[in-house]
Amino acid sequence: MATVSLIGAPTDVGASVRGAGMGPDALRVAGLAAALQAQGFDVIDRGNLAGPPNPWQQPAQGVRHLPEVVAWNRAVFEAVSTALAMNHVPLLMGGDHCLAIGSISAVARQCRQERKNLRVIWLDAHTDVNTETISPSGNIHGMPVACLLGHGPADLVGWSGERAAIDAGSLDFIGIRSVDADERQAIKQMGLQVFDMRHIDEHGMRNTMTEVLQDVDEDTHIHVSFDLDCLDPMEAPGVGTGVRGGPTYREMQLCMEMIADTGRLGSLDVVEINPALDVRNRTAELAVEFIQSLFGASTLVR
Ligand SMILES: NC(=[NH2+])NCCC[C@H](N)C(=O)O
Ligand SMILES: [Mn+2]
Ligand SMILES: [Mn+2]
Repeated sequence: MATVSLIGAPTDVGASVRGAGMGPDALRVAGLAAALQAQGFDVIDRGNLAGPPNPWQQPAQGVRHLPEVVAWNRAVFEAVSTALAMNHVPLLMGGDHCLAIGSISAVARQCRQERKNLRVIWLDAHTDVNTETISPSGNIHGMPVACLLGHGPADLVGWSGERAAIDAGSLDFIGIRSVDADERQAIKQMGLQVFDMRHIDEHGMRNTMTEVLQDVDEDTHIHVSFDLDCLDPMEAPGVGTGVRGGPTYREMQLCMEMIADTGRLGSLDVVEINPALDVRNRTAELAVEFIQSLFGASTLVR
């Protein structure tokens, strides 16, 4: 059985609402390590990374807290690289979604070294493909995908060793229902594969995931970037930028189970849990259940 490395990144510097910095402890309190251990995994909790405080400033040149976002992502990049080098499965506990820049850049670099095909599955209400020139908010948690594709503030691009850590063809979005006006253009221009909520309504989660996973083979490394606001806020109220109309509990769980069936999950981000907005830690507990499914828990097979 694999070893899972839990990496806490307690920050909300990329977000519009404060509180996601408490996410790692909410996941610990919800029993994440014990849940994975019960499934037979070795779990190492690396504790929380260190980084600058949130200065809570207005955007400058289209971005908010750029130096702080760079510093946190540098720590994440190092920690994820270290875990991968030891052949562990890194599980990044955010923190807000800006942290995917460091996490996925590290994964992309490792995959290139090992000649693996990286597939990124982005579970989110949002596409997070804004840049400093088009973002309506300046919040960097709305920009990680753009940065990973090679667009965005220079300080946040090129971390994997190539300008673009990933290409459009290796990225699938699931659960999308909130896209800003200029983001829509970007999606078109870059040719991104977006399975929005309408697609899931019309085709169902099963067909959607069959399509997403069709070309996964033994050389594929799947990275899941799980923003808890992907879920309907009725299920997951503890998020800063919730949007109604998301997948149900069962739809989300089927998505996780189908990814697990490939046996190719190699790394994971769990981000945007905001305990300050949650109800009795429900969102973190929900996250733990989905993580268990993603790591292979199922009703009838042990
Ligand atoms: N990771 C997230 N929750 N992102 C929300 C982004 C919201 C909005 N599109 C923005 O760029 O400001
Ligand atoms: Mn989101
Ligand atoms: Mn997101």
